Amino acid sequence: MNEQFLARMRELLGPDYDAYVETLNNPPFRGLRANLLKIQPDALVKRQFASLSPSPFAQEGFVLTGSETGLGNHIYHRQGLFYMQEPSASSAVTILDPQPGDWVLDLCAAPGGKSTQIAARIGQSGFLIANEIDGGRARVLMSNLERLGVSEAVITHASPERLCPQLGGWMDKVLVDAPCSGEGMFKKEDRALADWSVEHVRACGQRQQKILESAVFTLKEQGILVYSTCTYAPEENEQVIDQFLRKHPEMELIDCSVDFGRPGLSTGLVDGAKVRRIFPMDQGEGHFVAKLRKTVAQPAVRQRFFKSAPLSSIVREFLSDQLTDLSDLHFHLEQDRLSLMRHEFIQLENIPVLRQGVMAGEIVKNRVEPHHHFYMSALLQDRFKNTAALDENQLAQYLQGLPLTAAAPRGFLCLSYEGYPVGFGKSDGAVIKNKYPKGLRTR
Ligand SMILES: C[S@@+](CC[C@H](N)C(=O)[O-])C[C@H]1O[C@@H](n2cnc3c(N)ncnc32)[C@H](O)[C@@H]1O
Repeated sequence: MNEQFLARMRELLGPDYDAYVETLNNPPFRGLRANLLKIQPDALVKRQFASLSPSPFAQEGFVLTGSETGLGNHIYHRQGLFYMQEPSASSAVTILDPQPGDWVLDLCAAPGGKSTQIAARIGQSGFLIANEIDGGRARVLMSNLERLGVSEAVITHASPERLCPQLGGWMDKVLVDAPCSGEGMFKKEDRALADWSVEHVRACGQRQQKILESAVFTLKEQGILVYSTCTYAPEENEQVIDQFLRKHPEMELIDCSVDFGRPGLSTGLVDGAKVRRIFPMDQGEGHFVAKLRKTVAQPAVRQRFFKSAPLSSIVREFLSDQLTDLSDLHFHLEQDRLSLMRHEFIQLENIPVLRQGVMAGEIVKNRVEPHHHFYMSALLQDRFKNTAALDENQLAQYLQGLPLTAAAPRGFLCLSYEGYPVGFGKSDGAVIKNKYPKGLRTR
């Protein structure tokens, strides 16, 4: 372990330093979160697929108490029933407290641990803008939102400086889960430890200030901003909030109002009792969370929405063949790609959008070729007309990409296992052609 880092921790923790050093010999805390869009926590536990105990950091979270490995390949994971997440990482969204109907911006969103948690809390009446600056990570974010069946979201790939001016005054809640020096990730990520230096900590602090500067404009009056990191350095935590409050008297620091973790440091304008710190002695690898509220009016910038796309007879036929109800849906067509969701599609200027709503399918040569997201979406999961339930053997074949021999109605079918969709296939009446995405198949 880096000696300079340890010296700083000794200064930060005082009498708790020895307890911290002892935790360095323990394996990292592991956890998962039930995806409330698809399943309730008690129903997930009843499936007895892992040793779980309730997490102190989120009502839908669990700490993994056993040594199970490979849960990322478990069928319930593939079905989007849970998301693997270090327990303390769920604390920021608990403090953000998104409610059904909220508009929420997650400005640093990949790989999507917190975005998927927000999406489940706001449900299908709320709307999520999940932004990630890094292209490769943005694609991982997209695949996680797809797996968890999120529909009411737009996934953008832009810098905060470019995106935020277009969202002025629109947001009920904003999460800045900032890129940081990752001192709470040392056990999991060798790179975080290798990259660590005091200079890096300071550079992270400056970048974090800049991100907050962009984020604040997007909040409505009374809107809530949550700032979080997975590092312990005061330069990236309380000091960032102190600097921010000095520049933004319209923002007030409010109490996190949770009973997990411990208070932070009081410094400058920051009352340490209001912010939250989590150390490994508090049952999580490490997080810092601060909660702020905007106290002035913020006129909303004009927002444009796409008109719901008129549907061709081919598309209409496909949709009414597949779904029992379309009445509450908006549709959007872009380059023969059909998307749908309950919200109107937002029109952002010069912002790359990886996905908005559910990717329903692509129009190819006068027919619709459906997309995996269509069958994974929580919004549609109870609306499919043509379905087939797979048994364990069929499931194993399906995950390998093999065709299934089974009598089923002709055409596209939603395939489920133990009551939850896993993907789709195309039946000719006797054989179901496998449409499980190649990148997800088992070998
Ligand atoms: C701590 S991670 C986010 C984790 C995510 N919220 C989750 O729960 O899965 C921080 C993210 O910020 C992104 N990032 C890096 N530099 C950035 C910048 N200047 N502005 C915004 N985001 C940035 C990183 O690519 C990274 O994905």
